[in-house]
Amino acid sequence: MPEAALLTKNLRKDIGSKTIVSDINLNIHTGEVFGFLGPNGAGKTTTIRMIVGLSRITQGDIFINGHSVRTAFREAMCDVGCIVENPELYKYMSGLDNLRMFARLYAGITQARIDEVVKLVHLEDAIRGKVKTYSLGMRQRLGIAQALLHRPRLLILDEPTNGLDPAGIREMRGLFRSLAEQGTTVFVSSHILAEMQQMCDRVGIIHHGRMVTVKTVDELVDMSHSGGVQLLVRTGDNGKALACITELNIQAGMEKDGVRVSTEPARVPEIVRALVGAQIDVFALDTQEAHSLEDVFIKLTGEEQQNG
Ligand SMILES: Nc1ncnc2c1ncn2[C@@H]1O[C@H](COP(=O)(O)OP(=O)(O)OP(=O)(O)O)[C@@H](O)[C@H]1O
Repeated sequence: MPEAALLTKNLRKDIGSKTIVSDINLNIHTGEVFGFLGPNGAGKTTTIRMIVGLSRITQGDIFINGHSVRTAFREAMCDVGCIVENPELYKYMSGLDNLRMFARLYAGITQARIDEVVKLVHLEDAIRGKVKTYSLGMRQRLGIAQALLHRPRLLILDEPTNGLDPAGIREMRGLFRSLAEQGTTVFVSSHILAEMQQMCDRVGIIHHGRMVTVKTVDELVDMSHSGGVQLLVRTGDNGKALACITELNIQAGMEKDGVRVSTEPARVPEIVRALVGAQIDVFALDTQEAHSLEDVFIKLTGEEQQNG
């Protein structure tokens, strides 16, 4: 078994008499994009702050590439790049000058390395422009470039897609993929399931300060498929179609645009045959997933996810 890029063991944080997170056990594999998902207030930032040493650990430990954050903090941190909350950027300086200034914090970062990270985050065209002219997505990418300067093996990002439009999220996904392919492990938090599904290999769900589950994105998608499909059937005579479908003991209801049907995928041909047999013209059969990933999340946590 290769060494975990990030391992947390029974991690717990109390603030005053309040337990914010407890029993957090994570095992993040080298080279994967791991999503840390949970509604607002679930404890993601608290966990991340402990991982990067911004907050004291109440109980348990964290190992980064085998080094304990408690007993070997410097060794653990030298391989970590992170953005917690917003990236620290000087708006009135160019992206390049921001990187140059940040590079001085580390020994041995060359202009060639700066050029390399600029290329990695696709900011070549904008890097000489002032940061105040950058879009949110460009600022995030500059922040990531900054976090990558010292070639960390583990990149930790707290809600990097906050406020990004779909194009910005796609860019992030591409960036994480190429980093992971080059062996950088990416640990990224979000409260939006669909984003995690697009960007990650595995997702760990946290709720009320405790881990609910860790699953591959494929497993989550499979769960979302279990339980069947919903169809919207548009026909020449929707009233007749509804009667015909309910006769098959299939759950159906009338909608403005057609008949909504909930069933297992295996029964769809039977529905089509019955409608055709009853001489009802079928114009369209639109399939929708019966259970979205949001539903899976609700199933797993037993509570509605609070978005916002
Ligand atoms: N210093 C603090 N004192 C008391 N409670 C706190 C403190 N910091 C965080 N909390 C509480 O701990 C819980 C977890 O907060 P945290 O910021 O870790 O959640 P989160 O999952 O990152 O959510 P968000 O996406 O909103 O940042 C919240 O209920 C928050 O109010």
